[in-house]
Amino acid sequence: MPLIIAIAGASGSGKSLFTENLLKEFAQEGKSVQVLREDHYYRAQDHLPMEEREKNNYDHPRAFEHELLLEHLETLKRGEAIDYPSYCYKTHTRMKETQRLESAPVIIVEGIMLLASPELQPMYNVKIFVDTPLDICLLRRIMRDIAERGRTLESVAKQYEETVKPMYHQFIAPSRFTADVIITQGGENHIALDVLKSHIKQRLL
Ligand SMILES: Nc1ncnc2c1ncn2[C@@H]1O[C@H](COP(=O)(O)OP(=O)(O)O)[C@@H](O)[C@H]1O
Ligand SMILES: O=c1ccn([C@@H]2O[C@H](COP(=O)(O)O)[C@@H](O)[C@H]2O)c(=O)[nH]1
Repeated sequence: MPLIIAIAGASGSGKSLFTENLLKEFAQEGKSVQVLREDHYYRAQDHLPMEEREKNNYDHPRAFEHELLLEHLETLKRGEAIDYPSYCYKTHTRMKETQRLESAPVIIVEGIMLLASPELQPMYNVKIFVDTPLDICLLRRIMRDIAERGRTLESVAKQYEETVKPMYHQFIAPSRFTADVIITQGGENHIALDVLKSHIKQRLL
């Protein structure tokens, strides 16, 4: 049965980079791994005007269609394929295209609310929390959101004050206590990558 690894942490903590690096480690050994991003499960908002979408709280567990994510994890665990959704941060809604994604011996799922949602917890075999100081996360987020997500400095700052920071303290920070492993130094922690790789290899034997 596939092993499901959840990687959670604040926005900008280094989850995606850590996931990419873990993926590279497995690719070098010819191991098949699939990655799911919780962000792809943000709810569709085609029915809302743009001003409404811009005001939404994207840092609350309700913003995600966790029911669909749970169904997809169960399907992958049975060894079956899913139709993986996609999401656009610039228009704040789901895209029409889905991607057929086959199951694999290792499934990595990465996102901010993964450990804060009790209904998803039983699906995970390994729970990881990337723990990075919030000031560093904010600096990274400012740079990334302006460069890649069509945002202005003012909009990033406003959203951070109104939702990102308070929701972090309400949902994400407490969820770190449910983790099996807490990773410091973000996506480039090579010792953590090595330890995790050995653990996963052992469990796959
Ligand atoms: N340890 C690190 N050192 C330097 N830059 C990092 C580190 N971890 C992540 N980054 C960079 O910070 C930004 C946000 O990281 P990312 O992995 O996308 O965060 P998340 O997925 O948690 O939102 C990216 O540009 C990434 O390359
Ligand atoms: O339409 C959207 C959807 C999400 N966000 C923000 O994205 C982050 C989560 O993504 P990371 O890759 O983990 O940073 C979350 O904090 C949301 O605020 C958005 O701004 N707009």
